[in-house]
Amino acid sequence: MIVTDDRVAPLYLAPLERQLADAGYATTSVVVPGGESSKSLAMFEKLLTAALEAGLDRKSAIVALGGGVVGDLAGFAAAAYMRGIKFVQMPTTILAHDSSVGGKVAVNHPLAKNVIGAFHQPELVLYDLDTLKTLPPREVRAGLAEVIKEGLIWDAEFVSWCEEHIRELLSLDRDALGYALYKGCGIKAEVVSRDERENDLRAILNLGHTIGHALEAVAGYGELLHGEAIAIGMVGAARLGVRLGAPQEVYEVTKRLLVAAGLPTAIPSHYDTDAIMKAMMHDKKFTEGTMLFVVPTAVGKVELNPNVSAAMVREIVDELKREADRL
Ligand SMILES: NC(=O)c1ccc[n+]([C@@H]2O[C@H](COP(=O)([O-])OP(=O)(O)OC[C@H]3O[C@@H](n4cnc5c(N)ncnc54)[C@H](O)[C@@H]3O)[C@@H](O)[C@H]2O)c1
Ligand SMILES: O=C(O)C(=O)C[C@@H](O)[C@H](O)[C@H](O)COP(=O)(O)O
Ligand SMILES: [Zn+2]
Repeated sequence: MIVTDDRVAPLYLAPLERQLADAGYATTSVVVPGGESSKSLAMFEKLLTAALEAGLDRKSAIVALGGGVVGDLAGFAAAAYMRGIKFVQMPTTILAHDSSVGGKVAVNHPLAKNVIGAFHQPELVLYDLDTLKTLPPREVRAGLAEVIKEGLIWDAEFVSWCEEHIRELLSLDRDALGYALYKGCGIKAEVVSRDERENDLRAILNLGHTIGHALEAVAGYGELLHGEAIAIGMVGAARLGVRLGAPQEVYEVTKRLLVAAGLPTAIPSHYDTDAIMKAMMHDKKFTEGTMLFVVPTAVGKVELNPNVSAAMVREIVDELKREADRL
């Protein structure tokens, strides 16, 4: 069963269906509305109904053709249907280099992002860079936020490379994009292979997400794109890092690179600080009253810090809102 969305379907569904038919596979396709609001329990149920109606059995597979929304949603359906069937990721966004690798699949709850989900690894990730040519520019920029994140958590040299090649990346230069996605997938795979179930190390992939996920929930899913929200969150984390002793350079490099990528770096000032703080309490890194915050310590290095108080984060949120007023 191929799952895709209504913006990707007119572009890439028919050729995939044709090729699978030529290869001898019987397929059925489900098209969901594009955008974050499709990562819902209602849409999850719709996929399970379609799977039952089409007669999928334990030897069937679900193929996710699209961005992270389709990947997370279809992957969660594959994890749950008959207690788990095979699953293939065919990412069509830059951001989905991150979501297609690593096996985290989920839908959102109105109160919090990704809180209903599973770990379910794909059998295969098939990334056709040609599909990226049709991405709207805003989605290109949002996707680059997670590419930059991979560098900021793991590889200072890759951060410098991104700074030097940001124009090529924004204009979808094939060589630059191919290299960036190869590096991004490589860093993601390296981290996940060391800690698949997020007992410790994997949480570093959450740089910028504590604030970012709260912003997505408060804005209303889809208003602020995931990459945009985590760009703001990464600037917040860099500010926190400097306050905790990291060199000022960490903040400067993070902000400069995200600005160069055309991403937002401040919180819209009309967002309610109390609501952001409340949404943050649903972060999965919050256990037994302790928040593990991903804090940069140098360019290309982060730590999981258990001593970041809600009061400190609140100050950062307010600073990021004042930044928006200055822009
Ligand atoms: N599971 C994970 O590890 C993980 C990692 C990162 C992000 N995510 C999740 O991924 C989601 C964001 O993914 P996304 O940014 O890919 O968003 P998305 O799936 O909503 O895709 C972005 C938009 O681009 C359109 N689109 C997709 N491919 C296209 C193409 N080739 N040409 C033209 N339009 C195209 C889509 O229809 C959509 O409107 C969030 O829900 C986030 O939480 C998950
Ligand atoms: O794969 C991971 O682990 C990540 O943290 C990657 C993130 O980019 C991604 O947005 C992920 O879905 C967030 O994980 P969550 O557990 O906070 O929902
Ligand atoms: Zn993310």
